[in-house]
Amino acid sequence: MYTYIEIFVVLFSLVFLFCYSFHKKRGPWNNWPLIGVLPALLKNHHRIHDIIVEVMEKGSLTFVMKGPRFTNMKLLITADPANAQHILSKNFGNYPKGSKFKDIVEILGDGIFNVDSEMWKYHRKMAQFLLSHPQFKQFWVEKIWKKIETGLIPILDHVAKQGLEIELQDLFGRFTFDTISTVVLDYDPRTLCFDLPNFPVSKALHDGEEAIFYRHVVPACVWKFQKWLGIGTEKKYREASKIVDNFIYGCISRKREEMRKNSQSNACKVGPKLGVDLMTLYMDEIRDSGEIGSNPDKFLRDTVLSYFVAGKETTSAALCWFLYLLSKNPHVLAKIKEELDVSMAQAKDHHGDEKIIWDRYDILSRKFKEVGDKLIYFHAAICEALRLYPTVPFNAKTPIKPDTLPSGHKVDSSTQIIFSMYALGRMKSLWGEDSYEFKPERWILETRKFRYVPSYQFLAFNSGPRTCLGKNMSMTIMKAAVIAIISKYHIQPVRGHPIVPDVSLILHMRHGLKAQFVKDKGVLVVSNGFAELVARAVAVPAEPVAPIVLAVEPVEPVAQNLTGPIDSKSLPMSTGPLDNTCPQTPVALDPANPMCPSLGPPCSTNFLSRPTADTPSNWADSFYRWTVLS
Ligand code: HEM
Repeated sequence: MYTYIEIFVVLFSLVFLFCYSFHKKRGPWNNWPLIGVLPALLKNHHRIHDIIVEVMEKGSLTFVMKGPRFTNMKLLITADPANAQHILSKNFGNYPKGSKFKDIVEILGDGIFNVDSEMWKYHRKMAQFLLSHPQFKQFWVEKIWKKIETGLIPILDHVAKQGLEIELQDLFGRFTFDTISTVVLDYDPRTLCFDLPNFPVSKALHDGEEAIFYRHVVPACVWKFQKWLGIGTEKKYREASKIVDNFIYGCISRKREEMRKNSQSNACKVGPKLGVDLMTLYMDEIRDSGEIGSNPDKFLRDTVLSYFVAGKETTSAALCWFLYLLSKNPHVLAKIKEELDVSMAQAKDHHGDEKIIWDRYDILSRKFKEVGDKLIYFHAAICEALRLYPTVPFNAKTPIKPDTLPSGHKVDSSTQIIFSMYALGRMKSLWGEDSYEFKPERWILETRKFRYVPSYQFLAFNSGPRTCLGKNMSMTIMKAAVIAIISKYHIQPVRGHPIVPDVSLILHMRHGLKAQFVKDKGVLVVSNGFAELVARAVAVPAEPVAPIVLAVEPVEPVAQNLTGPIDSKSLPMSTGPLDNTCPQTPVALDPANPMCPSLGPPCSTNFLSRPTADTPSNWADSFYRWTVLS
């Protein structure tokens, strides 16, 4: 906590100085910058991302703030796709990471994130080759599913059974940490288990991230002095580096030992059909390479650490935001489930596997490769979440030579250019008047194909030659985890728990995401007087003998309409005396009633309940959860 206060004080002192000497004739804060902006900033410091959005919506997609005269500093904040394309692609050579960046993220050594020129080209070529290596792909797909089955699901089952609240940001952090560690190092630290143990490396990575953010926002002389004194975040940074080093060098020597034993026993370490972790592939590849310097272990350490930093927090934060958005948008959740059901049915037909009734989770865990790519709406929903909550919210660049941006702004080596990916994803001028709404439909063409949006407009995975290399892997991790979760549970965020984006390198939720999980049998969405019962494809009895009793309770009001065409196969369904004033009252549904076909197998269709004379008027815009009681 102390660190955050420290960061904010420094950040806002800087902003104060910027505003103080802000040029009066430019930018959105022309008048009275000191009193006009500072009070608002101080009052809303926790909303810095949204403030940038607001400023840009009122002015233009780029604005400049000048530092005090003696500093010669210039900060250019932009969410202009033309600027992004120019800097990240067209004039890429003029915008390297540079030595200042390397100093700031020194914990990463000479990994792919830090280096430029020939060293970066070497890293990039190698990473592209190895990340798409078929044996590595086989390895990581299997490991992801294994972690879900043996780590995530048992914990969620337990939480659901006991009716406990759980903090999802922490849980997903553990999930991605174990997963990335396993696929990169072939070592599972098992932080995702029932007693949720503290793992020093996880904390060290978090401290490192915090210190890097701190170094980004204070003048170099300040953090360098702190480093010299060994205090504050710098002290934590130094300790974090040591912990991370011990961990990774330990994994490297373990792997070397394993490979040595394998070669002695003539065992083939990368068997023709076996999957293999990334570090083994790297070790194999760099054995005879002269391009990695004299210390191959240092090269390996910097390389694998970069994968941790690249993949762990980004993916877990994205998962968190996505599930949060789904819990707030049950109609989107319903459509994703429907799409899964269709893919499931197709996969079943394809295999003629009629005797077995798979549920979504079963079939997708076994046939993910076949159906994964067909899930266009699901993919669109994840992109939509990353548009609104890009987990890397900022990117900073400085030109080597003076340049003029497409927006007309002149920049030189004293200009710090900041892309706000957060603002870029929300600009009405780019995404339309409904830019703040979570609408996966905007990513889908009328032909039902995925709509192409240039990467310099959707910057979540960066753009140009330094585009993220882990997009495919992170998408698979997210899809697999989400399928497993939504197929089995209904997620209910804890009421009143504040959800605010944090101001840090990664767009975490400042207070995490507290939620409860209920074993999901279906979701009843009531909107504008129509109730949509989204039945899950569970193995229901073929001949139901007794009435099934549903407990219906309001989950949370949602203000939205059911959009899109109503499924022509939908049938009216009698819901019985649903009592909205006494929501806990169980509702009896009679399976013998032909109006209630959802109880026959396999119930994977959506059913509609049209309002009757008895329908309470306040049904509209409510969202009900139902669970099968008997
Ligand atoms: C939702 C998840 C992810 C997001 C939003 C994301 C986003 C990004 C962004 C914005 C960059 C550019 C960073 C910069 O230039 O400073 C980047 C680079 C990179 N990402 Fe990802 N990433 C994700 C997951 C992953 C995963 C799982 C991996 C692999 C394990 C990965 C590997 C990389 C690598 C190697 C680079 C460096 C590319 C280069 O500099 O040439 N990412 N990512």
